[in-house]
Amino acid sequence: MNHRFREQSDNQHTLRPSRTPPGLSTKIMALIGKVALVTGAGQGLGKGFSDILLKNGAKVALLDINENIGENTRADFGKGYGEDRVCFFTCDVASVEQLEDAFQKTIERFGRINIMSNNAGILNETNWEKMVAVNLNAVIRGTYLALQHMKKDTGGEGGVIVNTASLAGLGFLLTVPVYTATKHGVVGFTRAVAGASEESGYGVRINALCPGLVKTALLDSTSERHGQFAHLSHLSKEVVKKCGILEVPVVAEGFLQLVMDEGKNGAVMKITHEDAFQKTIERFGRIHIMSNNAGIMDETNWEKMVAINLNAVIQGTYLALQHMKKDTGGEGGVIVNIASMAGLAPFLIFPVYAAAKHAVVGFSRSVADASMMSGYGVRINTLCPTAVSTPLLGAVADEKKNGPFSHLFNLIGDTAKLRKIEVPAVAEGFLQLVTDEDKNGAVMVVKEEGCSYVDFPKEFMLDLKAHIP
Ligand SMILES: NC(=O)C1=CN([C@@H]2O[C@H](COP(=O)(O)OP(=O)(O)OC[C@H]3O[C@@H](n4cnc5c(N)ncnc54)[C@H](O)[C@@H]3O)[C@@H](O)[C@H]2O)C=CC1
Ligand SMILES: CCCCC/C=C\C=C\C(=O)C/C=C\C/C=C\CCCC(=O)O
Repeated sequence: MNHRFREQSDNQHTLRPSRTPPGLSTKIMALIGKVALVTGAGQGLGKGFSDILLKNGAKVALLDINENIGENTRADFGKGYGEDRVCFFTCDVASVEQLEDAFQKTIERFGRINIMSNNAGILNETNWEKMVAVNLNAVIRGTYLALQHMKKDTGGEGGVIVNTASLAGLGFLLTVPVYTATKHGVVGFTRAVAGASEESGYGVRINALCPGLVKTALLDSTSERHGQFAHLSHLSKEVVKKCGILEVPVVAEGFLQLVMDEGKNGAVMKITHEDAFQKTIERFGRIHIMSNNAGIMDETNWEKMVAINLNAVIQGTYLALQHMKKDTGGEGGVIVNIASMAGLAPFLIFPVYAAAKHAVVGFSRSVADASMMSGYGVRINTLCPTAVSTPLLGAVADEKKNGPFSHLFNLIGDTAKLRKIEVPAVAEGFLQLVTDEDKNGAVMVVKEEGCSYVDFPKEFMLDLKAHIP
């Protein structure tokens, strides 16, 4: 799946252009031992940002107005990363005293602050004054407090601030004009204060993150919080349909980039996954074939692996269907999802990899039948190769990517001993699944002996048609 991280470069509107040439990354910030403060960290994006910071060696102070979810998240992280690396403080970011107090407690606990994520945000067009207080005023206050603690001219160590804005900070959503205003405010403030920090020699970088819609609690029952333009919510739903919904780990990867890349100051990063489809259509006019092929093998970072190997395949399939299906003007087509032999058989050192690939097989077969019965004119097939000679296999011998069953690696001993096939053999199978118009819901295995179709036992079939009157 092509998730896109794009830096917004709009220098003609920048009053004080950054001295850092856009797109030029010079140094990477090491996170081991660094201290981060994340607001709205109990769930959703804040929890995802905290998780990726902890995974990369930082210590994190979690702030949230909701004591219950904040405490639960702290307990989870404490177990996973060590109790000494994480703490939680109840804090309403809209309260000056509570925010100042949380900074103080973080310093008392960890001795310093190097990374600040002003992330807490709400969606409430009815109580819009409160939304401005949380989404904009608290981001400004959090930035100024962080600058005070980090800036080098008064003895700080320097650092980085990432403000969570939104795609709605660059474009607009008709149902949520004040939310849109707060996020435009965050983008404008971040760009200006980043330039000011640089000119002042503070040694603090400040960036903004603009994700499209993300699967979090913020999107629950939005229509109740749309205020006076609730009657236009069908238009927002159109945007949602067109944009698709991002997963938290994908946005967290973009966040991490803004934290670590020392070349980024005043950067505004958009995260969307519609771009690749849109750009392909702009370039070629249409899409007939979609291959959901991107995948990783990392049992240690298994949430990310599930996000890429499964969730993104589902998202890619749904987006491709939207563009291809005949009932809404598409020309029909074919989707080939790349699973693995590990989607059909147990794979002992990589159980989560196997789970994601099994799920790809189940999803593709189900959606293939659904597409056929809906008259979409789109075939969906699955390709299950055995081990192929590509760099992905390096994970088998990489202890860091082996997860809790790395001790079983001795059973294989040496990846060189694995029987592998070559890429062109897999490509032949792929082409068959694309071109054979009779194949829909097919699952093809590619092994040393060649290509064959899986003949699933009839007793494992759900005869849905028998239940449809
Ligand atoms: N979910 C989405 O589609 C998108 C969200 N965003 C932004 O991402 C940020 C995080 O939102 P999500 O994780 O999606 O929402 P969420 O609702 O899942 O999490 C937000 C967290 O912030 C906490 N919070 C709310 N008010 C607070 C306050 N006054 N003080 C301290 N904590 C408070 C909540 O208790 C919650 O734990 C927000 O700024 C939001 O505007 C941006 C683009 C898309
Ligand atoms: C260029 C167009 C901008 C589109 C904005 C895209 C994403 C914004 C995401 C957010 O920040 C999330 C906030 C609000 C979503 C509001 C409404 C969604 C409507 C969902 C529904 O009513 O079902």
